[in-house]
Amino acid sequence: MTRKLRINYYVEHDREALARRTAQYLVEMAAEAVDARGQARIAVSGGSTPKAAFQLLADPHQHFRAAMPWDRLDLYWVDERCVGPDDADSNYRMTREALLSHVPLPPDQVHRMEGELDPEAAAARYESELRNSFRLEGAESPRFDLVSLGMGDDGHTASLFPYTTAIHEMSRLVTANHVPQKDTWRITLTWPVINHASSVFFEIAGEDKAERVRDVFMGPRDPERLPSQLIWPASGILTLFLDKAAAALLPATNGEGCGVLERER
Ligand SMILES: O=C(O)[C@H](O)[C@@H](O)[C@H](O)[C@H](O)COP(=O)(O)O
Repeated sequence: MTRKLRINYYVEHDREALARRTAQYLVEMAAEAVDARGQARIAVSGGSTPKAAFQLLADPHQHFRAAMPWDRLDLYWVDERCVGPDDADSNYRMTREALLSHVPLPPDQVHRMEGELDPEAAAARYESELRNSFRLEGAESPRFDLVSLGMGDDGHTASLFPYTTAIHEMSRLVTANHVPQKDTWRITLTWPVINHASSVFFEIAGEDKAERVRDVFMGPRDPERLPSQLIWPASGILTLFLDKAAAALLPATNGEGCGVLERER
């Protein structure tokens, strides 16, 4: 991990603008990866925040859909709930309904986490999927071109929840995680895999998260309590896209604009 981390944050005045900014970034980073390497491998999060950006990507009346290099995109998930693909809680289902059912992304380029399996089996299967699709050898880690993250109001990201075992998993690529706070099991990429990505960004919406955003990105390090602090990309750069969730960040941006935070380990 680099000693210094530069956090570039961009504040949008509402959720629609935040979704547009996120959709634009997904398209730009995918196109950049395809230009550079002929392929874009992106891992997306679930929850509710990403849905609006996915819908913009799928909207034939928007420019995003035509600009995305679907034929060269491989889509992965950062995490999944341990439910089936048609379950209302499934991140895959949310993505299928908001995006996949409306765009020409070839099915064999959609790498779903099999939440319907036993948690350990699902984690092992996804680890194999990563090893095969990235053609990894030995102890190699997959390098995603882009990882998109959200953050819960408890400071979790992916399915790395406070005081859970997945926080300490550093050797596996994918792990099952029991989340007592929600009395559920999750499958998640481990934080070293996320940090190995070429680019990592958070999309965080809602003024109710503003204090937690400040705690995570400006407060003292306490990754057990604030697992989003585990995200420290090897590139030394982290991007945040926020709406009013930025309200407690300094330097203040007066509701729009951008700022920079420097963190040191
Ligand atoms: O499976 C999930 O729920 C996500 O991957 C999770 O990490 C999400 O990003 C945060 O919980 C924020 O969720 P919201 O976007 O719903 O606030």
